[in-house]
Amino acid sequence: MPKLELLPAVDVRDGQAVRLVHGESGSETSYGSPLEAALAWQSAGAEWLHLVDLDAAFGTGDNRALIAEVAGAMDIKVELSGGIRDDASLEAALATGCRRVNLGTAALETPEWVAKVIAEHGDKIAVGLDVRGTTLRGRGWTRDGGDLYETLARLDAEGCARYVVTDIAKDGTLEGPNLGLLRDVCAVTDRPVVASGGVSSLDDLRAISLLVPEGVEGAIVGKALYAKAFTLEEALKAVAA
Ligand SMILES: O=C(O)c1ccccc1N[C@@H]1O[C@H](COP(=O)(O)O)[C@@H](O)[C@H]1O
Repeated sequence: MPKLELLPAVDVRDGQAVRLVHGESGSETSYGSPLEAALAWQSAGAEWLHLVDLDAAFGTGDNRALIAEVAGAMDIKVELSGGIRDDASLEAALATGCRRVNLGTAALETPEWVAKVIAEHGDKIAVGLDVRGTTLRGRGWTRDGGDLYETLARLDAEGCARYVVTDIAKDGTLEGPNLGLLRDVCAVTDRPVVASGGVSSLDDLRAISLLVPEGVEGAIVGKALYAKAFTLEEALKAVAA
């Protein structure tokens, strides 16, 4: 059985690595230099980095140059998200050398464009399904964007390669992942799913690992690493077993 991939997160706001609670603007805790954080996860053995431009996601500017610097400094695979909503932002994101991009708002607001870039770029495109209950949220998770399962069916039909599923109610809370949501999503798609939101312990990661046969491919880990609930080395060991 393949092991669960771990994607430590570096979310960037106003030039700093931050964590939010429920993705709410203003709830930031700052953790300093994004480059230092990313290099630390790489040194600890990460194979992936989940790198987010939060200002671009919220529409409060962007950290494009810094994001490009961080992505360019990585020897590991980078998943890049936040504010990738048109040809120019997609081109800039792919030019960083990232392995894939994660589209959120665009999948809700400009579905024709998303279908086009899925057809053009294949598995370089993932879609972030950021949900409250079963309602998708876009524009920094501030606006409703339709039903999770209807959107998922449409994206599946368009050939979307992968989904990053975030339970907003869990994100940044250290309350544990929404395993039911992950199972429900895996039950209706054959595409790999990356779990996001709520991881608080090594047991949470072990519980997500048990969903690998159902289609969960990876887990994003943010707050738990920054809060030192466990180290990345411990996490990688926990999912290797
Ligand atoms: O990761 C967060 O904490 C987060 C909080 C609020 C908004 C977005 C957040 N993260 C990432 O941003 C993309 C969506 O960006 P966009 O809608 O495409 O501009 C989302 O998939 C998360 O990866």
